[in-house]
Amino acid sequence: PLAFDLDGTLSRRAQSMTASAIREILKITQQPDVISFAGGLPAPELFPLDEVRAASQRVLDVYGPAALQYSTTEGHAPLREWIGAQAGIPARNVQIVTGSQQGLDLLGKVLIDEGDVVLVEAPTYLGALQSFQPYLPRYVQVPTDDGGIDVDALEEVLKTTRAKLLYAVPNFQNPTGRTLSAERRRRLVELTAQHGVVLIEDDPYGQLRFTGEAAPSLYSLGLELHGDADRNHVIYSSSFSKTLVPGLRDAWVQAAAPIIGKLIQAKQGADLHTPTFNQMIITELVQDVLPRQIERVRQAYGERARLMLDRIHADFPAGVQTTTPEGGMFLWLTLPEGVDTQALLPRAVERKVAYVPGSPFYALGGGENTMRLSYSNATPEQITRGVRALGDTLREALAEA
Ligand SMILES: Cc1ncc(COP(=O)(O)O)c(CN[C@@H](CCCC(=O)O)C(=O)O)c1O
Repeated sequence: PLAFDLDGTLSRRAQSMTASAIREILKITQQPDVISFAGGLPAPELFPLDEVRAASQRVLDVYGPAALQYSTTEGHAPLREWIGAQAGIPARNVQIVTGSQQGLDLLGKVLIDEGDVVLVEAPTYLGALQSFQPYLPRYVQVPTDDGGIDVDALEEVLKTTRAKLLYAVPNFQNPTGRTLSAERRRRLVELTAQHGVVLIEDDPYGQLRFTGEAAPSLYSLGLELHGDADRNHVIYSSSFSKTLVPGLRDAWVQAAAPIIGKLIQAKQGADLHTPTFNQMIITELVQDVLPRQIERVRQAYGERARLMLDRIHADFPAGVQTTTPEGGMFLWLTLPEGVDTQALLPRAVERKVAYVPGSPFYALGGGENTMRLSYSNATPEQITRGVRALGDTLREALAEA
């Protein structure tokens, strides 16, 4: 039989793909005695387990077999209606997706042609880079500072670069924890509108503010600018993963009808529809469980963030800079030049603590001396112990640098 060169059969898209650093590290952190500051996992001990159990039973009682049958690609109508009502837009501008990660993949599929310029923050969510990569974009990094996207620098970039879309995480950004000011949001929406650049606002953490004042979403500013949902150049993506539970893989996209129409066709080819049963359970929870759950999570993450920052200031060697999040799950460390956080990870894991090295969050490389810490999936006791272990690891590395 002919020896079949399987590697040779891989498409150029497939050859462009790489593994997710977060997903790969999750395997390391499965070791029970490792304290993980790596994956942006919600605190499992806060999951509304009893409410999900009761909701699941109610769904089966009310819908019977229909809860386990194929359902529409658009998504469970009552859930789309509820999301639309929250956003002040028609349900037909809302598409349910199987995790906002699928939303990013489908948006890449319907918006990006090979060679299109995709503007991303430096650093940005590596999962977005992973979703967009197979559509073979040309990434251009938008300069950022401690206030997030530098809109003056963006204006300069847009004068010389013809871009297809800009991907932004304005609230409690992944990986830095930074939040874009109201003023910069207005400029960002206006600039992208002027230059015909689609603006993707990825906002899974927007509800998880634990200090400071909320700023309007880019999507709502786009609605004001354009007058209605079908002329909005801003696409909004969010999820129930961080406010309820991630394992049911329920999320949504808000966009103008032409884009929603193509997302539906792309989703038909991807998974037909988001699991019927999961959507119905989430729909049962959004009315009364969701508001209570958001409060619980905000409270817990605010405490854990403050504790982690206190312990960093107490136990870390000098020369380490950290961001100060107002919400969400992450903070971002910048270490002295010369420290390689990728090389350092095995030594941290030996001391039973894990983090995500920063360089995979840069579309065009760099950031070797940075790392992302998540405080959401560690108890206060683990945060205290893990930060001390990480401080010892860094001190050792700096003594050698
Ligand atoms: C900005 C942003 N956009 C989309 C997602 C994906 O969330 P979904 O659960 O798919 O709704 C995420 C979730 N990212 C987490 C979770 C990844 C979990 C994992 O890969 O296991 C992280 O950065 O660690 C995100 O931060």
